Amino acid sequence: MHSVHVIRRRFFMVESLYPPVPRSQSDLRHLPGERGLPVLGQTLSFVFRMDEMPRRLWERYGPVSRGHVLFEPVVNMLGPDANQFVLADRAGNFSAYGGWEPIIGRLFPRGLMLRDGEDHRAHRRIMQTVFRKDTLAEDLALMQSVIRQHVEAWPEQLPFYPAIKSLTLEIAAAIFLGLPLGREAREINAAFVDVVEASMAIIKAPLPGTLLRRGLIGRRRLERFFREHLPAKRAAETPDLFSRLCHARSEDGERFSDAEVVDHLVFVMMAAHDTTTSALSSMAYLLARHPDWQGSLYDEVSSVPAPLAHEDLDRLEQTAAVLREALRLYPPLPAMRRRTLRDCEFEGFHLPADTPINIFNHFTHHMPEYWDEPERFDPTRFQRQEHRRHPFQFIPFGAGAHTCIGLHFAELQVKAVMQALLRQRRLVVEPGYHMPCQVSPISKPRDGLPLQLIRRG
Ligand code: HEM
Repeated sequence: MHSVHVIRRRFFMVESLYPPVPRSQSDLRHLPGERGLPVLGQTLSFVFRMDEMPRRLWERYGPVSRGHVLFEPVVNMLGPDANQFVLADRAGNFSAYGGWEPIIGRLFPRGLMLRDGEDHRAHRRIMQTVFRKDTLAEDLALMQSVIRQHVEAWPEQLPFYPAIKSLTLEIAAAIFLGLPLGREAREINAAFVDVVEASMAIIKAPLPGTLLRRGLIGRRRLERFFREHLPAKRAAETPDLFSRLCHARSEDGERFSDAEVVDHLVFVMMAAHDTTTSALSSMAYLLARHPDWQGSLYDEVSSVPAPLAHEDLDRLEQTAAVLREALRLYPPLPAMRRRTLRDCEFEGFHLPADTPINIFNHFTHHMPEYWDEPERFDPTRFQRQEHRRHPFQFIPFGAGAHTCIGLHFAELQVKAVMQALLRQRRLVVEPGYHMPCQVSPISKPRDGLPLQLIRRG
């Protein structure tokens, strides 16, 4: 007979399996590299110059170098071979939990990305039920009614980023929570902003006035919101993720606890709307800068009936190519983290157990070694299969066991927004405008992206 505790551990792998990650004591002196500034190490470049820092390391030290980021010794691993070694992880050398926990563990505890092994697979299986193709087809109609209301109400001039962020948050709420956000929308949006910004907080103590403190207050606001709706979701089954998490049962009949449901929702809602907001903003910017491409996409989205039907999605090929090029140039998640579970070796470099590892997809997406004129906007490179020179040179959605669970949902949403937007409006930026980009933790325009959305006659 299993005790309840053992059953819960087998299926849900409760918290006790996740002790706090100790600060790494790895000795990395045998690796090339630099510690950086006293105390801070490379933290400032990691937080503020993720677009430049990896290139400098690559030129000075090659694909593997030691460093010191956010008060820990780390190994920075660069290039597609390193991406493959770490993300495909055929030998089971790496922990996602150990990598992400020191950065976002207090803000997104027990989110899917912070789980490993069988525990991760079990939770992922349950979540995947809402990302099946037939479920996504049902989502499309609901999504488009939310999109229509927002796009029609937008003025002809606006900061695009906040407008698209409140749209994607509302879509995520309608689909994953089965709830309208109503009057609470602004507050919930602000709470998510604070939680995400806090993930790159340099001061890791929640002192008054710090980013981390604001983030933790935001997290508590989100928890309160989800907990208020829990009883109703437990009482009735609906097709959304919130309800599915409330009613999912293990083989042994165990359910997720309230805390587990809330932890998953906070993470998925952030992962779903912040990343898609980033992708849609960079895409809108690139289309405004390249009216020829905007014209081609206008023709394409006008050639399929609106509202968009699931079977027409694959016809939007040029829209998909522009999305890919936007994700290449401005990957919403510019870097990923892991931690070595055991000693291992990459290209002759010894990586000791318990070492935090950074890999940089932003860097790989801009490598002239793999891309022709990498800084140039050219969606045709995907038609020429340029992204296939190495299987791990283009990884906006990650790869391996933690590959983004929402990648099809993201594409669906981008196509639906682009169809509604481009059919009604022409996107224009001031002559000579270049979007100032904050690369990490999630790529976004620093100035909110001022756009003109001129109504088509
Ligand atoms: C353009 C949009 C998106 C991008 C670029 C993106 C990017 C990523 C990346 C790079 C990872 C892997 C992180 C790692 O391996 O450490 C990831 C994981 C994840 N994403 Fe996304 N994402 C997007 C949209 C979404 C959406 C729409 C959802 C939800 C509906 C979502 C939910 C998740 C979840 C739950 C994980 C963790 C998966 C796991 O650990 O098994 N993402 N995403």
